[in-house]
Amino acid sequence: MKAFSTLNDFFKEHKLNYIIGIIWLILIDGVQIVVPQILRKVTNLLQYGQLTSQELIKYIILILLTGLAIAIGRYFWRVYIFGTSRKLEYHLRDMLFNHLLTLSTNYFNIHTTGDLMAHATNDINAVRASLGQGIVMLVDAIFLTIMSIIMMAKTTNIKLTTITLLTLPFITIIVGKFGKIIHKRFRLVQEAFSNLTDITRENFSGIRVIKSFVQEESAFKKFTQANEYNLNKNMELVKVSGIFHPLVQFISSLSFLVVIVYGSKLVMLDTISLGDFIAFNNYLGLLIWPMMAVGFVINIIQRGIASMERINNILNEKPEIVDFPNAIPLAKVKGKIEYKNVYFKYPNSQSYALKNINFTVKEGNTLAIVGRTGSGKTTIVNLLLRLYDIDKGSILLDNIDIRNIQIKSLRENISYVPQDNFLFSSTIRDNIGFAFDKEISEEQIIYASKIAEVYDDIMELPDGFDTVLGERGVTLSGGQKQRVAIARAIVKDAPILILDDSLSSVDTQTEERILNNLKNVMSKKTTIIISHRISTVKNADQIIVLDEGEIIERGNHESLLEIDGLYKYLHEKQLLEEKVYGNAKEGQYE
Ligand SMILES: Nc1ncnc2c1ncn2[C@@H]1O[C@H](COP(=O)(O)OP(=O)(O)OP(=O)(O)O)[C@@H](O)[C@H]1O
Repeated sequence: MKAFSTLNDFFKEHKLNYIIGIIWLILIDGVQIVVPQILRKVTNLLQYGQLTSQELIKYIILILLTGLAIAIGRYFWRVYIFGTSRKLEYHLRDMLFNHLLTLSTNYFNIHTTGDLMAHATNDINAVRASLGQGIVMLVDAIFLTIMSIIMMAKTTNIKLTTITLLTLPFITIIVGKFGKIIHKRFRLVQEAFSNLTDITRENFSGIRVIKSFVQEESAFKKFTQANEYNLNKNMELVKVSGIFHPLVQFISSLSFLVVIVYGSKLVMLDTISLGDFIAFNNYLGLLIWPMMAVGFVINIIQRGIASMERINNILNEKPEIVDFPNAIPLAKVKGKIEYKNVYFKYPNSQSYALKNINFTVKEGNTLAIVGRTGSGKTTIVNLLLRLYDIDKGSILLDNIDIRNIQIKSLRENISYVPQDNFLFSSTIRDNIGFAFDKEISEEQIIYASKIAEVYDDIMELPDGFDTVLGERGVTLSGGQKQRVAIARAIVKDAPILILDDSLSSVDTQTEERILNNLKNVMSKKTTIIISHRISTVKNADQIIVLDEGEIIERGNHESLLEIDGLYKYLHEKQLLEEKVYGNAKEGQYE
């Protein structure tokens, strides 16, 4: 139960709703207890021929009123208890999502999206069930049981009550045992179905690859396997729940059998009246549900606690990258960047991704980073953004160690075009204006998309800037995505601009046009350009060449060509490739 203390604030705010809901529930339990009493009266009057039409009307009205009261009461306890548990689900999901947003990049390297989705759905549902259905079952189990048993013993016969009650705990035991098995199998069904969904989604996302490799048959085989697994898991669930319900019914009917055999004997001996007998049967009917509820409630609450503990583990997870106590906010930086003896190892890695990195980029200058794949280029900018913290050395921005700058203001000062050009499934307008909470002006969007050379492409789309991207929208080409991502960074207009391999999917002519357009933008900013292509970086003020995490060459285009090193080799290789293959990138085939 301690696990739920995370929700104390919620309980404080909503306790009145729970209290009102529970009061309604107890009131309805009370009204339900009255119904057998009415039946007892009517039967007794009938048995002794004393039921006048006036009396009959009175009891009919009474039964109607109790039915109405039960219906109204059910509505209210449902709204108050289930409604509050839905609010709790909303609150918890918000809390979890908000907390996940604060966690550092590394957390998402370790935990898969599937895992996080399972916490956000299955675990939260289990917590909601325990604090919704769980509460209802607990209240019913306590009140309906106590009230029914008291009424049975007090108004009918203690001996009959005792004998009948001996069979009822079996229902609780069976529900408890089967509940566990059913839940286990239900989880397997959920897993099998989510696996089937994943396979289906992946097959349709990769339909072009499947078709071009003529792998339809093997894709179908894999799908059928997963589909069959899903069917088997469902069959296992059906079998166990198929036994469960009849078994509970069977035991309940055994209880009724006891009542019929022993109860009718008592009626014949005149120890109890026929009305008592009818009322007793009704109380027994009322008792079946709370007996089942006792079995369910233990499982539901146990599951809720286990899920809450899993959620608490995430909520207790501290972000690795946080503001240092004396970190200061920066308004607008000038843009001088300095790396001093920087060493860095990724959290799960044994070897250094960067070793002894030293460079200075003056305010308004451009630094280019080139190097083979995996040499550490992206890692350099990851560190400037403080997506990871360095192990040794220091990184300074305007002569201040970035660990002494508040992360929010550090990142606000950087316009970043990441390598994967991720775009959200919303409109192009929303994607370009992503850095701002409010909508940006049409002029700003047009200006940025023109600089990024994507304006004409967007205008050809059916809804222009309002074209929706993503699964339910338009799919942009790799080069178009890159250019929308560049426009997004231009609109942000931060003093530092980082382009991480952001022109790799555009042809060299478009690249040249973009770089030309960017000249004006870049003249007022400090820029870091990462690229495999020498054509992208040749105009930079300073170029560093990385190899296996170390700077092996530095200078400008001309001075680097004088050294017989990696830069010159890459340059010559690319010139040769261009001559041989021509310019076979996006643009020519679009
Ligand atoms: N999250 C991570 N955890 C562990 N190792 C990583 C992680 N990200 C990158 N690396 C490793 O760090 C090294 C440098 O990677 P980085 O992405 O900086 O290279 P890069 O020069 O930008 O490569 P590319 O040109 O292919 O983008 C590589 O060996 C890579 O495998």
